[in-house]
Amino acid sequence: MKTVGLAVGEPAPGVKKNDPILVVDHVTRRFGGLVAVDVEHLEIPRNAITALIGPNGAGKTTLFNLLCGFDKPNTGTWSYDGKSLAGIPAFKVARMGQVRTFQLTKALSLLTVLENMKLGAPKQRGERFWSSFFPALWRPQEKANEAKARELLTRFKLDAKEKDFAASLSGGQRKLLEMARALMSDPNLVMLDEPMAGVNPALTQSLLDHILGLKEDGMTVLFVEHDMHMVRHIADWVVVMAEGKVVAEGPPDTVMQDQAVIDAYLGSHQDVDLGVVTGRIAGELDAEARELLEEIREDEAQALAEAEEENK
Ligand SMILES: Nc1ncnc2c1ncn2[C@@H]1O[C@H](COP(=O)(O)OP(=O)(O)OP(=O)(O)O)[C@@H](O)[C@H]1O
Repeated sequence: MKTVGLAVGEPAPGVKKNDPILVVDHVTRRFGGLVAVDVEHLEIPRNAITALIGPNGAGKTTLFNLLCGFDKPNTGTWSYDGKSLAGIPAFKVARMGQVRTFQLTKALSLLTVLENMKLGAPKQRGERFWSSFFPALWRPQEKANEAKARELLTRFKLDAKEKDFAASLSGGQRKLLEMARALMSDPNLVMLDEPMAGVNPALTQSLLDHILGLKEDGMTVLFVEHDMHMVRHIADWVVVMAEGKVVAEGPPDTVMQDQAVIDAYLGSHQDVDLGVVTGRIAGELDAEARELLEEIREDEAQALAEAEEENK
């Protein structure tokens, strides 16, 4: 079910949100002479699913890294839940309830699925110097983490694989593990890095359902994705970047009709299906895309009707 009524006023770059969880102001990041990110103002709505899209090199990953403390901007301020995040390292940002998924690196692939999960737990008492001398202090924590890991693995249908090396998982199962691991720290905001990359169609629906499930559980989701089908299908709000700037934002249906979005994609992203991206080019929308568009319109109309009913 789509969430509507997120912005105050008409959708436009930098538009205010009714209840923002992340607020970005004048954030820039340069690499030598290249301005990779130059965002004037951006608000991410709470308890909704926001997609960050844009052509290759638009600055999406760089902005993502800045927001979760993995990189430092040259200028600007940004806050999460009203608290400034400038200068706060990633592990502290995670403790504040904002986590991001990580692609399974080579090293992590050589750990078992359960070990990967345990790495996602917030405080590892056993790792603290003094408490490591007192197993009684960390064993209960270890047990609790393990129980939580198993619960999440069951939810993500990976429980039968807990002893397997992560390297043996399929692309889709890895994505599920990345998501499950992020949930070990009970986050409020989950940032997903290309959740659909390398996922075969058999697992697509399950992944989409899990992402929608995060919203149902009260979390906020922000993700970077190239798969426009997925963006249309599950995003409540879409932010479009090009050349470091936010060039458009709004509900998926509106934003993909926007001239700035069409220009951004026509400029440097020839490989995407423009019919699907813009919904404009007659004859290029395949049957599946048309069906999806219809579904989204119905979802939005229903959500709008319900919101109006509630406001009466
Ligand atoms: N560490 C770095 N050093 C130098 N240039 C960088 C670095 N990281 C990113 N860039 C440059 O910054 C620009 C933005 O890159 P970024 O990876 O954020 O784009 P993106 O929108 O995520 O692209 P893609 O969709 O291809 O992943 C690109 O021109 C890229 O080459």
